[in-house]
Amino acid sequence: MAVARSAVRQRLLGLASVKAVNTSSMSTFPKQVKIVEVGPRDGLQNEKNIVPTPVKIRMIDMLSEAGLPVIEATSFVSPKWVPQMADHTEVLKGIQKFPGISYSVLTPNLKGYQAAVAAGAKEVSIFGAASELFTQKNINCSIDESFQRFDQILKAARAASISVRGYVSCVLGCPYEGKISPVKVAEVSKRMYSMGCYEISLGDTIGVGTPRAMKDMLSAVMQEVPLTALAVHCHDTYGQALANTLMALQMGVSVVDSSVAGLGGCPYAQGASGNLATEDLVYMLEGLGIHTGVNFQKLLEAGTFICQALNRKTSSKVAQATCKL
Ligand SMILES: CC(C)(COP(=O)([O-])OP(=O)([O-])OC[C@H]1O[C@@H](n2cnc3c(N)ncnc32)[C@H](O)[C@@H]1OP(=O)([O-])[O-])[C@@H](O)C(=O)NCCC(=O)NCCSC(=O)C[C@@](C)(O)CC(=O)[O-]
Repeated sequence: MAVARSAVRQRLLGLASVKAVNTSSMSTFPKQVKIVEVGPRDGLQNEKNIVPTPVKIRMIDMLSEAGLPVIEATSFVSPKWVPQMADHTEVLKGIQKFPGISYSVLTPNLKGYQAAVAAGAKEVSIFGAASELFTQKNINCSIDESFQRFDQILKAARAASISVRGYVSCVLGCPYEGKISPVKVAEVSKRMYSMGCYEISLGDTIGVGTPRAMKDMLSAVMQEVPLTALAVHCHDTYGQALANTLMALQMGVSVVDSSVAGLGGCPYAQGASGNLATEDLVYMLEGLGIHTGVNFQKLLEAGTFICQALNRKTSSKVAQATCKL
């Protein structure tokens, strides 16, 4: 009996010490996290069948009702390259614009930027990569050439008071080059930030990273770009997206990209699967006591809506558990 009691005590002591470790590491978490919802763009750009424009508009309106502060609505890329986004103008003009919500769009070049602004965009995102080969495959130019295009966009945007966000893809691995050095990621991120992007989103495009790799990469990037200007964008190909995001949060990152129902993938990145599901992210953040401002029930409804429209199962574990989809 005494032995059993002592074993229980040992376990309790063990639990107490685990709790102590958790509490100290939690103290580094940001109090509030801004979620950038990329489902309507990253989630739908990869769909085989063209998603009807009214479905995209309803999806975005439902995400707005859920209170996501930034919703990436579409991309002004070449319709020959990404036919799914060919209705960008109709989508951007058709959605309800909720006060306080930013409806950002991707723009690869000046042509896309000008079309986006003509359609009413107030925020655009440029997208580059820390990999030469991926840059070629995705936007048909070298990293240096991509920066010449970005420079044109940044100059025009500055004159028109349009906010510009920057994406760096392949930060934890490239489908064509393999391992990518954190130093290279830091260099490209610094270049984008220095040219005027207010935020740099670091994309694990093919979802190969682990928390250790995330830590190493972020440590390098944080030397060059202020922490407050960094976001993470994790795909879940190897089931690491939530763990990698948690590592980034522990390191003080307070902006996270995610996609409702875990939709996502890049047509020019072999092996890229869905993003971190917004439902799973919100569930974890709320559990950590971190404020998101998102209405969880309405978020679940948006996920259910788009999954039914696409006739697919949600990739969100939380939605699977709560909605029985
Ligand atoms: C960048 C280009 C356009 C270069 O493509 P290009 O073929 O080299 O372009 P070009 O300048 O030689 O022009 C060729 C034709 O495209 C037209 N064109 C040229 N630009 C535009 C435009 N903006 N909008 C509409 N049309 C355009 C242009 O007018 C011309 O038309 P044509 O005379 O043959 O009829 C092309 O490579 C492209 O559109 N790529 C986009 C690829 C893409 O969207 N990938 C997915 C997004 S990135 C991603 O998912 C990763 C991310 C962001 O989520 C983060 C992560 O996970 O890591």
